[in-house]
Amino acid sequence: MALVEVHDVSHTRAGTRVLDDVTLTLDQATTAVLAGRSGSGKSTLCHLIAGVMTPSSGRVLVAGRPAHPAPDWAVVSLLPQRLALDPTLTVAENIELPARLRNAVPGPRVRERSGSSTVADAEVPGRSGPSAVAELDLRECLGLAAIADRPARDTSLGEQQRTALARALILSPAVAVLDEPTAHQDDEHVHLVLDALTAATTAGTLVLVATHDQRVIDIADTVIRLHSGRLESA
Ligand SMILES: Nc1ncnc2c1ncn2[C@@H]1O[C@H](COP(=O)(O)OP(=O)(O)OP(=O)(O)O)[C@@H](O)[C@H]1O
Repeated sequence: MALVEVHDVSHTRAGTRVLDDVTLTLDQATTAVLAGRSGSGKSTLCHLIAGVMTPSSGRVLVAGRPAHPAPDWAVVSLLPQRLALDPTLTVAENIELPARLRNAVPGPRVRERSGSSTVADAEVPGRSGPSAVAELDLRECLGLAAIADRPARDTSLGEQQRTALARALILSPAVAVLDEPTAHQDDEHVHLVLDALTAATTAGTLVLVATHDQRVIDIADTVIRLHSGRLESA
């Protein structure tokens, strides 16, 4: 089963066509990068795949179902560029939010998913149970353990971005759509983010990253390039 299918998608914003006849398929749990200049349409395509917007024309499917309305974050999660944390909740509470919303809160230490489990044999949409990145505590992996009990509003922008990344990965989704996940990170923390992306892919998530960051492009299995809303190559 294809994890992400974008069929003949065009999208117009404020009278301007920002995506033009985009078609792509991603059918494995790999790290895929959506690259392109500022304004090329990366975030728009991320939002369409994460199901928070609908295209002006064409179809977007995730795990074989329409992407919109946005399904459970165990199917497709989103790290938006503007993060969208709840500033009043702690870092830990923000990370746990997707699990709380589906009444299944994993403990702070997560269990490894059974080795052969993939999206093809899991319940789709909605993977079975609140699994997470194999044997990783996302708080520790992303350098958030020491600030887990602090309100998100009292943390740095880089910490907030890593919190939003952990929130996107906590349910070990079939597809994680990550918009510029290294934008606010220094070199040391970029490596933590790259390790988390690799671990998520290894654990069975298709990680789709919109980025300009060559360090992310360097670890990608697939690079999709957008130029003025059109696909250059897949
Ligand atoms: N809310 C909006 N209303 C109208 N036009 C928008 C809106 N958001 C984005 N656009 C336009 O859509 C086009 C694509 O924007 P998008 O944010 O998808 O690009 P991007 O490749 O993600 O850019 P960046 O790398 O700077 O984040 C741009 O021309 C932008 O000006």
